[in-house]
Amino acid sequence: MFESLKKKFSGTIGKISDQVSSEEEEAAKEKEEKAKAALTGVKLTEDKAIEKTETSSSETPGDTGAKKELKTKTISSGKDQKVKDKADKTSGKDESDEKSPKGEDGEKKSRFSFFRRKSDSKDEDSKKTSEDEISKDGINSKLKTADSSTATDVSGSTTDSVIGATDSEKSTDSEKDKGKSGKEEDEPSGLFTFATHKTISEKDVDDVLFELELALLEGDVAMEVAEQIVKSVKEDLVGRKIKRRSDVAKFTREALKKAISDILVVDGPNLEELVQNAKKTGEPLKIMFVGVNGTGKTTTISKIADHYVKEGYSPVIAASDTFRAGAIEQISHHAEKVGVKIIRHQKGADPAAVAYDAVEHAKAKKKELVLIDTAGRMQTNINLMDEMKKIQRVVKPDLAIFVGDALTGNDAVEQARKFDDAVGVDGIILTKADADAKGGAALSIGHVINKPILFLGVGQGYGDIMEFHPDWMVEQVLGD
Ligand SMILES: Nc1nc2c(ncn2[C@@H]2O[C@H](COP(=O)(O)OP(=O)(O)OP(=O)(O)O)[C@@H](O)[C@H]2O)c(=O)[nH]1
Repeated sequence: MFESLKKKFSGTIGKISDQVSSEEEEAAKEKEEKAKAALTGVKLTEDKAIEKTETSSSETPGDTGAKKELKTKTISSGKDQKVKDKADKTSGKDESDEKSPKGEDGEKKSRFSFFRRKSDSKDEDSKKTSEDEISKDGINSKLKTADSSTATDVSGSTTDSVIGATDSEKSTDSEKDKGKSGKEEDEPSGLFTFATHKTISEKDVDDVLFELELALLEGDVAMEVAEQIVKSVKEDLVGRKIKRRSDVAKFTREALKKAISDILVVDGPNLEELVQNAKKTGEPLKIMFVGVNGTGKTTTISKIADHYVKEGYSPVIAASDTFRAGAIEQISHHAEKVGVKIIRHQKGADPAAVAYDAVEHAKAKKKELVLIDTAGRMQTNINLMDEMKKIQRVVKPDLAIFVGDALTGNDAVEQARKFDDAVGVDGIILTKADADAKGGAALSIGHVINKPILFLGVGQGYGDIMEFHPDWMVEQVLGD
């Protein structure tokens, strides 16, 4: 029963879990890469620091002060890397420029690649001069940071891309980065991030819920019901904080359960109470069964009669389908089988008169329940719909129950709407649910006409009927 609906929902749960996880994995990967990049930055900083130490130790204060101030920047973090990239753009130098050798010593060259000059030719000269002097004087450079706008090299030219950060800032950045990367080294990536950070976003659910909506529509779920389920699930999930992967499935399942339960729970009459009350008052409960041809009305009335006989009541059946050939014989046969009284007239008689006689019989014999069969009719057949209204006027049934065939899906929902408009339906019995894989009608019908499903027909035997409980259906389609 409802296997297809169950599949759709479990597919949705799986897809949302996958979607959230894959997004998260990507984020974790990106984070990991950033962490690696930061680590590389830290390494460069350390190299630079070593160089700085070496430089300082070989520096002669007098030489340095007199000759030049080389503005340098140690790239120590992702943040600095961004600034560096920006600086590269500004200076018009590309990576290859940076990587090209600028001096005799390879290592020195690569380290000097962090120097920036405003004018390539002028700066190259300046740098050459600087480096020459450095080698001549045995001085590497005076590693000094300064604001780029005021920094000048030895020849007096202004450097425009010296990345402004003080030594203390550099070391702080570097410390931060070390701390950050150190932390990430300690943490398991991916799942840990998932465990601490993930909040479900619209992006995580939109596509999957759109797919679900289409699948529900294909499965004969009424449009308004499909829309409401999707809306409710989305509202429930988006913004939820997720601690672990399994939470996604759990929350999605809960969200679907809530959405479906809200759809299925519809206020309506309590048959059991009404019958008990009829017993107390001696005034029979009159139920009229309506629906189109062949949905299983006759069989269903027999099942209900059998059910209440077993509960200790004495129902009476009114054979008010005087229209269809063989209908009176058919219901008489069932009545005999389940052991209840039937009131019948000949074919073509007034259905309202048959119903009236059945009610009089029930009153006279103190029977609690009158079950009125009616001819199956298309909801579009005005004459037959009017005939049904006549029964209503004459016997004033307490309840009108719509009997619909679950296998007809959306048609059953539309029929219910029309019968509700015509006579005011109080409750629904869905037949052939045993053969219904789609579940569209079961999910939609009560919500669409705002009347509850009271029973499900689940086979051809008299005992094949069950009271309908929304919780049961929710379990059917979303149980583990
Ligand atoms: N599998 C299954 N078959 C059912 C169920 N209810 C009724 N049927 C079958 O559906 C067929 C039609 O049932 P009827 O009770 O004759 O239908 P009806 O609505 O009275 O037909 P009309 O008198 O033309 O209105 C019969 O073969 C029933 O056995 C059910 O819950 N499950």
